[in-house]
Amino acid sequence: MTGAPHEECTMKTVKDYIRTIPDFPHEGIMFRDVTTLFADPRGLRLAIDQLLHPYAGVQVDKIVGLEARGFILGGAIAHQLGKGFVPIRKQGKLPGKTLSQAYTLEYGEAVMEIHEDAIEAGEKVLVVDDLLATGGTAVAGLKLLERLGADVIGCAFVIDLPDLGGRRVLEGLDMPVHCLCSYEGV
Ligand SMILES: O=P(O)(O)OC[C@H]1O[C@H](OP(=O)(O)OP(=O)(O)O)[C@H](O)[C@@H]1O
Ligand SMILES: Nc1ncnc2[nH]cnc12
Repeated sequence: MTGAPHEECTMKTVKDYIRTIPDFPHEGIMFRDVTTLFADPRGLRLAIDQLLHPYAGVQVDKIVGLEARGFILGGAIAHQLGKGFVPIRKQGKLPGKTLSQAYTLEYGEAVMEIHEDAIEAGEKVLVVDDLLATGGTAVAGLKLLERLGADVIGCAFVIDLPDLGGRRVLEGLDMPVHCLCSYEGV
């Protein structure tokens, strides 16, 4: 490589496909927007391949996706592994009998729900979402899965915001965490 413009490296990373929108949904929040990653076929494939990488050869029975962007990633991963997909949704969206769990996140409070018959005790599940910030969403999901007796083998995210501490919280629960990229600051 001589550094000449025509020799520019074209290998993009997952992070290269993510855009940042300042002050969304509130002033001071740097919103890490994965719609640009999902919209690009190479970006989407790269993200799915990299999310799956640590789980090659590992037994997984179901993929659990956290609303909303975890549904897109989790659905693609479940399809790739030939496994079923289970959604954890915001309150009031699931039609069957549910378990509920309240939680706080970077910019608010909410309640997550899962169908009580979605997972059998002892099933091995992988939890997927686009982004780990405070960890409130993921911990709420883990509490729901624990109540169902699921065996959670790990949590996979595209983005980690380390300054918000979610990774430390999950690792403090002895939960293996896999993230593809991170953004310092908030
Ligand atoms: O680690 P936390 O502090 O809990 O934050 C992470 C969560 O926040 C975002 O979702 P959001 O709650 O904005 O909901 P949406 O995906 O339905 O828009 C993101 O997709 C994660 O699910
Ligand atoms: N900064 C952020 N960007 C995108 N989604 C988020 N969820 C919580 N914090 C977020």
